[in-house]
Amino acid sequence: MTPLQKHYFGLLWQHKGMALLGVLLAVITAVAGIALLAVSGWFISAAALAGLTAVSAIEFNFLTPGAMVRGFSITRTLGRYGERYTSHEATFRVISRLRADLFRFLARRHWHEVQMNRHESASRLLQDIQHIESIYVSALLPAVVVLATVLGLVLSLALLLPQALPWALPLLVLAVVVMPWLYTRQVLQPQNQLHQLRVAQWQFASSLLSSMRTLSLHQQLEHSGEQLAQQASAGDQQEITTVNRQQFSMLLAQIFLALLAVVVFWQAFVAYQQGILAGAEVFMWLLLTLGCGEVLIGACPILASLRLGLAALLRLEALQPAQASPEPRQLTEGAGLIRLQQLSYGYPSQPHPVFQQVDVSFAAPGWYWVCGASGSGKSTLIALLAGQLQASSGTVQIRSASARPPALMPQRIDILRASLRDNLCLHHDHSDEAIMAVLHLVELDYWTQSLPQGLDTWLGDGEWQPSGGEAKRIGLARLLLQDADIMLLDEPAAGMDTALAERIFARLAQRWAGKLVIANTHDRQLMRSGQQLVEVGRSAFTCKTVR
Ligand SMILES: Nc1ncnc2c1ncn2[C@@H]1O[C@H](COP(=O)(O)OP(=O)(O)OP(=O)(O)O)[C@@H](O)[C@H]1O
Repeated sequence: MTPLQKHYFGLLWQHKGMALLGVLLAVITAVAGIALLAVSGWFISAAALAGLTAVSAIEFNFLTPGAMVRGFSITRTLGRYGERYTSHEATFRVISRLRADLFRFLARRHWHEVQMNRHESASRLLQDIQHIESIYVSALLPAVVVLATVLGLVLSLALLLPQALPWALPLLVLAVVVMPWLYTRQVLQPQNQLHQLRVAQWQFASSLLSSMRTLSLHQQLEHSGEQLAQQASAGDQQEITTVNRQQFSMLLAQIFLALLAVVVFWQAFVAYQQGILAGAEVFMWLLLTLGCGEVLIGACPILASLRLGLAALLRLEALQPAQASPEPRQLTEGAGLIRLQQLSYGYPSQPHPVFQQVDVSFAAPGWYWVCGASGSGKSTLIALLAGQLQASSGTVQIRSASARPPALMPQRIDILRASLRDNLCLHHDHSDEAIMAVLHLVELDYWTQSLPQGLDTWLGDGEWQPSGGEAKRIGLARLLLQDADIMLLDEPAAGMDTALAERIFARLAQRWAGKLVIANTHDRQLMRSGQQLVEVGRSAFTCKTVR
């Protein structure tokens, strides 16, 4: 057993009281349900036989079997409620601990954000956690019930109707071992392919949605739509095939269980003819076997749940261990400073690293303009400093007076479908005066006043849509309101005309004079004398003062 599997079963063991009570009640419920059917079968046929003559009808004891039927049905109902309560309670206790432990476990693993953000990893992770959570309630608990039912049926046959055993045993093996194994293969094997197919389809659909305008400009929208439809129907086809195969295994299991009932009924009838069994007992055996069949048909999904849960635990275990990644980002209190030591970073999908063992320091107060050729790694650097990416090796040491993380203005400003006020006050509420003051600084005050409801105007898709340059200035206003000690800006002036950008950055230079500001740009006109210019390179950065 792997450590994570041990951990899961250890957790279950810690809650063994509730878990075992749930199992016990589930077994009692199943046994009472089967016994209820068997006794009712016997009772109805015995009463019918007794009713054939008036004398035997008067002599027939209705009370004892009637009481037994009532007793079993009460036990079954109480058992079912009790079992639901206890097994849900046990599941809840195990799951709440398990979730916390799993996320702690994952936090210690080496997770590239890129990997985390990929839909495939995230959706697989959630699916795995769900599979792990259902191990107890959908696999272990019903498995014990199935096992108890098989044992009970085999023992009853061995003791009371041994001649049926050679016929019943192979059918039981087929229905409870072979078919669940086949069913599980149909669930597990195509599950991976289907998952990948659906993920690819989802990624294609979302890329189609985000690039709809471009595709329609190039008259490619219809073609891409057809591709998506083809992908979707391939996925549907695969899903239908998988479900059909699963249903076929279930159908076969059901046929074997029906055959089991027929065989037991037939052998009971032979025993009746030999004078071993009374007539009504023949029907008791038929209903008893049918009742067992109802429980045993669950063996197929039970084995599938167990294997899915165990496979999910193995998959989580297989995630890269934490030692591959040293603690890359440290945040402390003190005079503003960012220091990169021996920092390396490469995107998992790229053959060459963007940075290799880079050492550089940025100290407050100071403005650092990060420059370099397109693709040299300026945005990657900002993402590493902001903690959006984690270094492959080396450290990022961050010190700020308030020990607060740096504030980031990303390259693409997302406009929320909310009021302008809510779009600006993402971190704290601010007075209208404070908001208007920062809007004045970024020259959006007149624009705001021209909006139909001023600060209460709704922005975003289908509402008032700011232009590219206005969105950038909304991003700057957000940063001004956030007022952190360290500011990180990725292409903050892109989309603004040069004169406007120069005016705004002259004001910002005064406003943020005491802070540490690191900004990417291609526009050297924004730089003011005394500020620093950092040229990024793969293994070394050069830093000089702007004159
Ligand atoms: N998510 C990603 N996955 C793989 N490679 C990436 C990813 N993001 C960026 N890259 C690659 O990393 C390198 C650095 O990219 P980055 O965006 O940091 O450059 P940049 O200097 O900001 O470029 P630009 O000035 O054009 O904005 C480029 O070669 C780019 O293709």
